[in-house]
Amino acid sequence: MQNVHRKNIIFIGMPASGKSTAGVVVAKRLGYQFIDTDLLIQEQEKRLLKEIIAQEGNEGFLKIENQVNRDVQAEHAVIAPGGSVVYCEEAMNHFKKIGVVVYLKASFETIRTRIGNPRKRGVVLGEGQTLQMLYDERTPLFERYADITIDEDAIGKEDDMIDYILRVFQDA
Ligand SMILES: Nc1ncnc2c1ncn2[C@@H]1O[C@H](COP(=O)(O)OP(=O)(O)O)[C@@H](O)[C@H]1O
Ligand SMILES: O=C(O)C1=C[C@@H](OP(=O)(O)O)[C@@H](O)[C@H](O)C1
Ligand SMILES: [Mg+2]
Repeated sequence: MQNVHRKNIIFIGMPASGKSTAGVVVAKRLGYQFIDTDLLIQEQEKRLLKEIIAQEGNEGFLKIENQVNRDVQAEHAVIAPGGSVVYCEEAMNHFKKIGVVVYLKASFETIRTRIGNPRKRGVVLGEGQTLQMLYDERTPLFERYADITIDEDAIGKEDDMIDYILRVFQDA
């Protein structure tokens, strides 16, 4: 794999796919910085994500999400954006430039079980849109931007997934 050692690792995937929890452990084990861009959004806006979504609507939130992710400057960082970042074209083009994009792919059943009620979690859902519809809408976007895909259901436990990701990057 090219240039992995000076680049960043960016996780994409559905909410609850493990971008934030796996990301922080992978960063620690590689000696990289960890950036959860959802926290940068909250810091900039001085509001919680769910408040931004409620007050600005989905389009308003995505505009902020695009701006914050597009402006991330990092080297040797693991970056965990929110799941909806794949709708943000400028942000995704930026990530493709500054790093290797890793898609944490999990089946719909796995995501549904982990999320429970998506309306409670502050997911960017359209009116009348179900989690299944959202999953089907986003899957081709995740696939389009992914440099590497990690199939969580084939790997199993979270610890095994982290070991698997580390092997991919340590062998690169
Ligand atoms: N491979 C996995 N197996 C089981 N649980 C997982 C796995 N990956 C993540 N989880 C769990 O899913 C939940 C959501 O993870 P989180 O890191 O917040 O996802 P994201 O940032 O992608 O929304 C956490 O409770 C985490 O422990
Ligand atoms: O996928 C989404 O619509 C969202 C996912 C969240 O992040 P995680 O993917 O880290 O849960 C957060 O950015 C926001 O609530 C919207
Ligand atoms: Mg997260």
